[in-house]
Amino acid sequence: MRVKFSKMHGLGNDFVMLDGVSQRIRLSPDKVRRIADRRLGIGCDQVLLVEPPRHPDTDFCYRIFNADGGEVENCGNGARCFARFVHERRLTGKQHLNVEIASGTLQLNLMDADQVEVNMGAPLLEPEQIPFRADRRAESYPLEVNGETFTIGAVSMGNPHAVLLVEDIQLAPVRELGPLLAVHSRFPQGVNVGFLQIETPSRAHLRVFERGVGETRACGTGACAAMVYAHQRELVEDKVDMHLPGGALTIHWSGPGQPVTMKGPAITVFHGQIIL
Ligand SMILES: N[C@H](CCC[C@H](N)C(=O)O)C(=O)O
Repeated sequence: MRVKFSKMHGLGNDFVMLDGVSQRIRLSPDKVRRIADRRLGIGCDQVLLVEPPRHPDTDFCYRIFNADGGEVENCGNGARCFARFVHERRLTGKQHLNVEIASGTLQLNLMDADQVEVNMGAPLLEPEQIPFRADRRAESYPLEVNGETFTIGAVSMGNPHAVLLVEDIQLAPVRELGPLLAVHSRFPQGVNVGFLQIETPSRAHLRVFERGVGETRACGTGACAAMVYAHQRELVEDKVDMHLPGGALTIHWSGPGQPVTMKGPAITVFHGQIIL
């Protein structure tokens, strides 16, 4: 079966976008892995699927699959590309979109040029919501890895995130610690691992070892989760420029119960067809 796709990225976090509105698409973990394979397929961090809305008050359904084939709850960089994609494919003419994801809904606002703003909803901080095994909710948690204890934040943006503060982002132990933490037993559904350096209360640097992928050039939900953790520790203001290896996102959050908003680019690289 030939399926049309668009190859897109948000700050180098790259995606294969599939239009499941105009085409009938059935994905399996094996098909996702093949699409994402950078030698046998197209190659991407995530495969993103646009589907018709399931509820009258939403415009589309947005499904996210990591390169390892697993379906997950949210993808921030992908949400910005989603907004651009549905416009380019003329699936909608609306500037403001209400999109259903596994963990709720996102509000997407297609702005000028290549900028898209996303209301990512309120972060979830109770351990059982993340999910994270802890006796009670805390600002940060001790976590033992191979006999060494680290201090982490634990935040859900619909998907789980662990955040560690580092002095120098260039020296962050992403490759050594990322894979160990991503499958830590206290995160029963796995976790995305962010390494965060605060430069000033409005400027920070972040690298993310993503669940189901590995280190990516950017992680939208990771940027939101890191900002929430730093804000709770009163290390940053309500607006932060979060610098990732692929570029910067602007994140706003004013405190518990409030939504996190994220603004950044969404780029289309090429269109094609794949045989599924
Ligand atoms: N790896 C993530 C999904 C993609 C998140 C990231 N690409 C973003 O932009 O938010 C997870 O397993 O929860």
